[in-house]
Amino acid sequence: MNPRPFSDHQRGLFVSVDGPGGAGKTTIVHHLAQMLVAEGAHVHVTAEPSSGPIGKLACDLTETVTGHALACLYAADRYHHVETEIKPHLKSGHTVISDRYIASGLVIQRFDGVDPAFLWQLNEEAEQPDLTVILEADPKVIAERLSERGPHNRFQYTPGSSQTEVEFYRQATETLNRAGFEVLQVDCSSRPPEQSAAIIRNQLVVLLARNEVSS
Ligand SMILES: Nc1ncnc2c1ncn2[C@@H]1O[C@H](COP(=O)(O)OP(=O)(O)OP(=O)(O)O)[C@@H](O)[C@H]1O
Ligand SMILES: Cc1cn([C@H]2C[C@H](O)[C@@H](COP(=O)(O)O)O2)c(=O)[nH]c1=O
Repeated sequence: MNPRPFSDHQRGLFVSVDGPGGAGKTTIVHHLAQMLVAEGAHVHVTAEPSSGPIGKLACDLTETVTGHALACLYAADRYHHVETEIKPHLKSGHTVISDRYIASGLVIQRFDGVDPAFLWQLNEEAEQPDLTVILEADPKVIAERLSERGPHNRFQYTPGSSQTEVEFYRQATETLNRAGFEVLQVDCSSRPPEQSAAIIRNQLVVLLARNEVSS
C-alpha cells in the first residue's frame, strides 16, 4: 500500500462538495484539505461563487436578482471558473476542492421556482468532477446549525428551507447519478467534520488506485 498516495500524480483530482446550507461544506473542505496536504498532496481550495468577475457579480446580485437570470449567472461563473482556475490547477498537479459546484446550481435556484430540467441543461456541459460529494443531513440538525451560525443568504431565511433543500439535493443526486457522475453521499448529521473528511479522503484513494489500474 502506497503510504503517500497523493504525492506522485501528474494530473490532480477534482473534488466538489455540495449539500444543504449549514450542513458543513466549508468546515469539511477545510479538514479535507489539511488531511491531503499532510499526505503530500498539492491542494487548491476554491469555491462558488468564484472570486472571478462573474462570481463577484453573481454574489453582488444574489439578494436582488432571482430565478432564471440568476441561474444563468451562476452557470456562467461555473464555466468561467473551470476554464480559468480549476483546469489550470489540475494541469499543474493540484487536487482541486470546490466548496459548491454543479449540485448547488441544480438546487439553489429551485427556491426561486426554476425548473430542474432547465437547471440541468444549463449545467450539464460543465466539467465532471472526479468525485462529487453530496453532504446529507437530518433537516432538524442542519436547521439548528444554521440558526446557531446565522443564515448566509436569503435562501436560508425561510422556515422549513432545510427540509426543502434536503429533498432538492436528493433529486439532484439522482440526476447526477443518471448522468454518470461519481457521487459520494456522506451523512454528516452526527459525525464530527474530521470523520466526514476522512470518508472523502478514503474514496479519493480508491479512485487513485482505480486510475492506476486502468492506465
Ligand atoms: N459534524 C459537523 N460537521 C460539519 N459542520 C458542523 C458539524 N457540527 C457543527 N458544525 C457547524 O455547522 C456550522 C455550519 O458549517 P459550515 O459553515 O461549514 O456549513 P456550510 O454547509 O458551508 O454552510 P453554507 O451553505 O451556509 O455555506 C459551522 O458553525 C460548523 O462549525
Ligand atoms: C454556487 C451557487 C451559489 N449560489 C449562492 C447562494 C449563496 O448566496 C452563495 C453561496 O454562499 P455560501 O456561503 O456558500 O452559502 O451563492 C446560488 O444561488 N447558486 C449557485 O449555483
